[in-house]
Order: sequence, then structure tokens, then C-alpha cells
Amino acid sequence: MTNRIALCLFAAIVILAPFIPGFPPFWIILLDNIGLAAIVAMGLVVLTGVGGLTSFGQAALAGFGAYSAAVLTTHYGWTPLATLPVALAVSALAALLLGFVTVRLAGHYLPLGTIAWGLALYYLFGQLELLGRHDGISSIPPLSIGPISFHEPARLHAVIWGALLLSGIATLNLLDSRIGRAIRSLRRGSTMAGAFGISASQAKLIVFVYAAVLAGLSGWLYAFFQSAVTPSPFNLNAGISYLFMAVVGGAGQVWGAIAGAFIITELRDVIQRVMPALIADSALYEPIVFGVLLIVLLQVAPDGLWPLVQRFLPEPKPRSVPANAEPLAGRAMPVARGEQILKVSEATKKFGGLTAVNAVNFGVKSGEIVALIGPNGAGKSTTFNLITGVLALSSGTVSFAGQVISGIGQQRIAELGVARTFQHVKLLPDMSVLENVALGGHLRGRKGLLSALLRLDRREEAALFAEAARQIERVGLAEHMHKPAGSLALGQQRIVEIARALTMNPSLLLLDEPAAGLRHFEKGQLSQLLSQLRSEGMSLLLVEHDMGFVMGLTDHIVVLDFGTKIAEGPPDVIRKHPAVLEAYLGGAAEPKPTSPAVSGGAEA
Ligand SMILES: Nc1ncnc2c1ncn2[C@@H]1O[C@H](COP(=O)(O)OP(=O)(O)OP(=O)(O)O)[C@@H](O)[C@H]1O
Repeated sequence: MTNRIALCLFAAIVILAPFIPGFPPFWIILLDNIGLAAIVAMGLVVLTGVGGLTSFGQAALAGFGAYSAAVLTTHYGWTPLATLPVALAVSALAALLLGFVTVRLAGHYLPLGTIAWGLALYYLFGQLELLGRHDGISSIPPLSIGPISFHEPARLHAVIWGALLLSGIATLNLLDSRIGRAIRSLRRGSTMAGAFGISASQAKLIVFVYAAVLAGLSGWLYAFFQSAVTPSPFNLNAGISYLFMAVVGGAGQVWGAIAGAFIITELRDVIQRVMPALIADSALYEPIVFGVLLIVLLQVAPDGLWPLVQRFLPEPKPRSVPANAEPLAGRAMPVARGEQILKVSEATKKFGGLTAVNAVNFGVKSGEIVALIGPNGAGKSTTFNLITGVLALSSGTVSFAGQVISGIGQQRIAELGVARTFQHVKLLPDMSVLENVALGGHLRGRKGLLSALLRLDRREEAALFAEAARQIERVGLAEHMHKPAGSLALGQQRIVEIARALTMNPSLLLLDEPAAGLRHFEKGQLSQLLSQLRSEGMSLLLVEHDMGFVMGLTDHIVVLDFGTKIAEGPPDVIRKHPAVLEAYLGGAAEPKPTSPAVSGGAEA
């Protein structure tokens, strides 16, 4: 059973529950509170659980939805339904404005930022005359759609859980989309996302607005549920509570939001019912007991409760790879074979007093494999970062296919067709190899948020996954396609990164230590693959410490030492170059082969 069908069945049962004879009205109210909270927590599933952005301010965003409904119906006589688009738009706009400032904050500054505006908005709600100050707004008319009134609890209950169902399906759709993968990539930092043309700040803003719209929807429903709105349900405590729901339930999982909302709401309710029977002045101790129970819960299930439940559920079926998907559009090589595709001119990078790369010049011709070698700390990875736009040059330029690319930004460089792998593998370990590789095709897709939410992106997704599968087969990892990327050996993870980069369909491929961690025969296979790419016209620049691998494969070698180029030329020349021998072994011998030549080239 798919998640969507399970969600529909579950929501249907909950919606129909009040029609069971003898179903206590009090339970309907409890279920409604759970549903309302779960909608907000659903946004946090994507924002915090998937995107890694912690927000304590979601309750305040729900306030925008609630107050929009309250003001427009009571002050201006709008019909309840007409206020819905406004409530969602106001919440989205507020998130957009707050997000512009907040998502740029990194580390603990981000949650602190959300606390700051969460507090500020709560006090604002309590001060504005229009919003009735701390007394709020009462006498909100019951929700109605045309002639149908939802005054009756069972009906409003159906609307709340119907809204939760739609939110859950939209969230599942979002997570299973090109935009969803971009959001997931945020957890590995903006450098990895940027390498595939994903704007981290844009992805953060999207997820921020999405979570705010869900919070706004919950707030809008709350206004009609309570028939009154005051600032207290939108204070910082409520914001913390929503975050707890997402974390306790299992941040990152749609079912986790529902489980978390259920547990926190029910726990609070049980404490409030049981404690007065046990001790006098129980109200004093309730928050303490609640806090202790939460800590115990988090100790027992640090990843949340839903992953514990999942252990008893059948394994989800691996994603099927469409056999007859349309091929993705290709990319013409930007320069003719043999012409210079990459030119690094006087590239210099200073970190404070340290010159990591010092006026380095070299080039890569189309259809050529060039190696950048040098002892540890020579400046190789820094040079990669300068070429791919991760770091800004202190001086000098980098040109790609005749166009200066220094300063144009990581994303634009990726769009031009420069793909890379990383020295320290940057995969999403919980995601399958297939999904990780599909991330590399981000720029080859076009479908945005709306298409993802409405699932109008299936053709494009099929094409992206077919391409990802093709690249995985190409690098020889077909049997691992459906495994979590983190379960593979480190050497294999490096190969997954190559498949991911190839899915971008690059003209220039930069590989940072691709052979590290591979066994002898795997190095042979990798060498064959890279030779094959070269014969297809792709250009490659690689950083590699394995001299046997480098000498047997490359056409040209550039040697750095202490940030300065000390030699360049074909492998035969480099192997005997006195400056290279000096840099590597103090002049005692040739650069030491750490593996035999693997591509039929000369042994180092
Ligand atoms: N962000 C940074 N801030 C300060 N210094 C840095 C930074 N990045 C690199 N360096 C320094 O720049 C020098 C070159 O580092 P780089 O990582 O480019 O070397 P490398 O040749 O790739 O080495 P290795 O083979 O060990 O990976 C080193 O001295 C390193 O400590």
C-alpha cells in the first residue's frame, strides 16, 4: 500500500469516527486539536526534518491565517471561504519577508532568528487595535461553503482532517519531486547544492513559505473552530510545542507529523486529567512532568517515534525505473575537440596571510584528461573550488569555453556544464543511490513547486530517473541502485558522486580524488570509464594522489606545491621532472606509484 492510499484510509477512518454511535464529543474536539496541530507540524516536517531549518516561529505564522479570517469576516463581512486565499497569501507573504532575512542566517543564528520574530509577532498581535489587542476578536461566524454550514462539530471535524489529508498528500508529492530533492540537498550544505545548480537560498525560501502556508491554513481553520482568536495560541510556547511534535513524531516523515501531534496533544491532555487526582496544586507540576516525559521520549526514540513504528511495517517497494521514459535533452560541446575549454590564468587565492594558490596558470583542452597533482596542502582542492565558483579568486581569472566564469557564481557555472565530485563525499546517506544520482539532473528538469504539489511532474521525473539509472549502470553500480547511499563503501560512494555529476551531462568534469578507497580492479574499471568519457569528447580535470592511476590515464599533468605551479607536461615528462621529484620525495626518487598503471599507460 502506498503512503498516499494509507493516508487516505487513515483520514477517512478519522473523519467517519464521529458517526460511530456513542463516540464521545470530547474525542472529536481532541482529534480536531490533533489535526490542527498536525497541519503545522507537517510544514515543520519539510522545513526542519527534511530541509534542516529549525523554526520556533511557526505558531506566529499560524496567527496570520487566524487573524486574516477573523478580521475579514467580523470587520469587513467577508464570507468565511473568501478569506482562505487571503489567509494563505498573508502567511506566505509574511514568511517571504521574514525568510529573506532569516534563511541567510546559518547555524544556531537561524533558530534564534525565528525565536526573535516569533516573540515580536506575538506582541504585535497583542498590541494592534485592528486585531482587538490582547482580548482578540470574537464572534467569528461558523465556516460555511455556500449553503453548507460547518457549524456542527462532526462537519468541521471532516474539514480539518480533510485539510490535513490534502496537506499530507501535497507534502508527499513535494518530497518526491525535483524541488523536494533540492530541499533535501540543503542538509549537505550549499556547496553541494550549488554544484548542481540549486540555489540554496531559493530552496530555503520555498520550504519556508510552504511551511508558512500550512501554518496559515491551520490558523485559518482554528479561527472557525474556536469562533474567536486571541494572541496566546500563537505565542512562542506554541511554536516550541509544534517543533516538539515534528521531532517527537519523527522529523522528516509525513506520518511523523501526525504521530507527533497525537502524542504531544494526548500527553498534555492525559497529564491534565490524571495529575489533579494525584496531587494538590497539580497545575504547578504539569509542565515539569510534561517536560520530563518528553525528555524520556526523546531518549527512547532520538529519531522520533514513527521510525520505531516503521520497523513493523512492510519495507516500501523500491522506486521503479521507467523503461520507456523520454530521453532528456543533451548538451552540445561548447568548443571543438582539441580546443581549450578551461583556462586558469594567474589564479590566486589568499586565506588571510596564507597564499593557498599563487598565480597559477594552466588549461584543459576539450576531450583531454588533465591531472592536478601535488603533495598535501598544495592547493589542489582550493583550485577546484576556484574553478567551480565555491571560492572567489583573490586575483586572476578562470575562463570556460572562452567566457570568464570567475565571479559568476556556482550555479551559473554548473549551468554552463561544469560538474564536480568532492574530496569529502557529499551524498545524502539516507536517500537511495538512485535518488542521489537524480539530484545531479536538477538543471535538466524545469518543473517547479506547483507542478510538484499537484504531481504534474511525472513525465519529467520519469525521464530524470531513467537518466540517473543509466548513469548508475554506466559506472557499474546497478546492483546498488536502490540501497541507501550511506550503506555503500566509501570508494563506491565516490563513484556514486561521479554518476551524479554525469547526470548533469557536463562538458567538463572535475573529479576530486576519484580513486581514493577503491580496490585495484575497481580502479581499473574507473580508469576505463574515464577513458570512455574522454573518447566521447568530455574533458576531465582530476585531483588524485594515486600516481599509478594518474600516469596511466592522463594526457597532461599540472603539479602544484605550496600553491605554486612547479611543473606541467605529459606524464612521461612529469615522472622525471626534478622539481616534482624534489616536491614529492626530496629528490630521492620518482613520484611513487600507489597502484600500478591501470589504463595501459606508462608505469610511474
Ligand atoms: N577555507 C580555508 N581557510 C583557510 N585555509 C584554507 C582553507 N582551505 C584551504 N586552506 C589551506 O590552503 C592550503 C591548500 O589547501 P588545499 O585543501 O587546497 O590543498 P590540497 O592540495 O587539496 O591538499 P590535500 O591533498 O591534502 O587535500 C592548505 O594549507 C589549507 O590548510
